[in-house]
Amino acid sequence: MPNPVTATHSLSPMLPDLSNADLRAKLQQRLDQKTKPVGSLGVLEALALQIGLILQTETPSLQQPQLVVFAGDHGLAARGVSAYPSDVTWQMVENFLAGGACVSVLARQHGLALTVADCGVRHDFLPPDGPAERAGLVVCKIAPGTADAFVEEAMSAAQCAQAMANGRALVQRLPGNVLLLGEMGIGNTSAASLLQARLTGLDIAECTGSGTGLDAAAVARKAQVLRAVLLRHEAATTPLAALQAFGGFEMATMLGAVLEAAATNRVIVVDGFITTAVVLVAHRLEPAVLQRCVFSHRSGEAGHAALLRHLGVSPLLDLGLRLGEGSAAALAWPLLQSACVVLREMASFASAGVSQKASDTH
Ligand SMILES: O=C(O)c1ccc[n+]([C@@H]2O[C@H](COP(=O)([O-])O)[C@@H](O)[C@H]2O)c1
Ligand SMILES: Cc1cc2nc[nH]c2cc1C
Repeated sequence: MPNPVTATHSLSPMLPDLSNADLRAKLQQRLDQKTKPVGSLGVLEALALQIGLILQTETPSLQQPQLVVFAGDHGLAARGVSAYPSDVTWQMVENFLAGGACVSVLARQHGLALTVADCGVRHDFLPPDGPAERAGLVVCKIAPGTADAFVEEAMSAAQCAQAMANGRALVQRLPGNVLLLGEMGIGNTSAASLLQARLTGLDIAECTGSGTGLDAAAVARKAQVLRAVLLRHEAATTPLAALQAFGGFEMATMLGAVLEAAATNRVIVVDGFITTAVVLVAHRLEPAVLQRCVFSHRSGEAGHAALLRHLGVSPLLDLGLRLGEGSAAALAWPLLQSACVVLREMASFASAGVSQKASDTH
């Protein structure tokens, strides 16, 4: 029987490389001709160039931005690896839907459409006696929480494949050309740390942090638990085997969404530690995914800085946030808009009649 995970995703990368030298040169020239000293908009210029390449135009415009919070529970959470109980996952989903969470208010502030995907929360958001659907909620639940990775694989190959397919289908239904990533899942910093350690070779102690707020002693115990989990799944060395062994349903669904967003030339705005761990898996499957990703921030979660370094990427913000749920992606959003507006609307030296740098006119 074919392995359902590998069967739904070709292991040979399919995504075209974005290094279109001609468009890159045109974008760079356009930026250099704007009425400003060359390079003076720093990182914003690099961002404008990247978005132009992703959207394949010299005048990029971001349309109908979609922030999706992928939610799921983790069996490993029963091992005391989080400062909060698993019930917080469903309670926060209700908070997202009610509009009171941080990501809800930031999405509202910035005009981002917010969708919560129940990928595997231990709660029924659509009970049989209630409404058949709820605004802002997509139910693509694989199971009520993953299995405990301390004793078995977090998910089966079939569950992992189904979650990835759900993520792809979800993005196919979304309008617009930008996907902003968010997640919610008590215990999911453990899953992200395990993926980081296994796929980068870093020691688990360097990948383990306080998550929702463990103290130093509890972080040390968390690292011990995670070390045992790594040993238990010593054979899980490929990206998808590692995801199956350690990941959450929200992470597998997000992986499918990221691959689909990349395949449909959308800009992907990455949030914090957990979303970056998913991008690490996506990058291993399709290296060119990375060119489509904008990294919103460096999370305060231990491990994130090393993970970003491993991927060779620089985030836009460094505000000491460690909330997740898409909060940093939402905060970075106006920078992406500004990068586009600079490319589209700023006058050039010629159009505004401003003199160029002396050396450029000789
Ligand atoms: O994204 C981050 O950088 C981040 C860092 C620390 C915590 N979180 C959030 O906190 C939850 C996971 O933390 P924990 O301690 O339960 O593993 C999950 O809901 C994440 O959204 C997120
Ligand atoms: C309250 C709370 C809110 C969150 N949002 C994302 N992860 C979270 C974890 C907790 C504990």
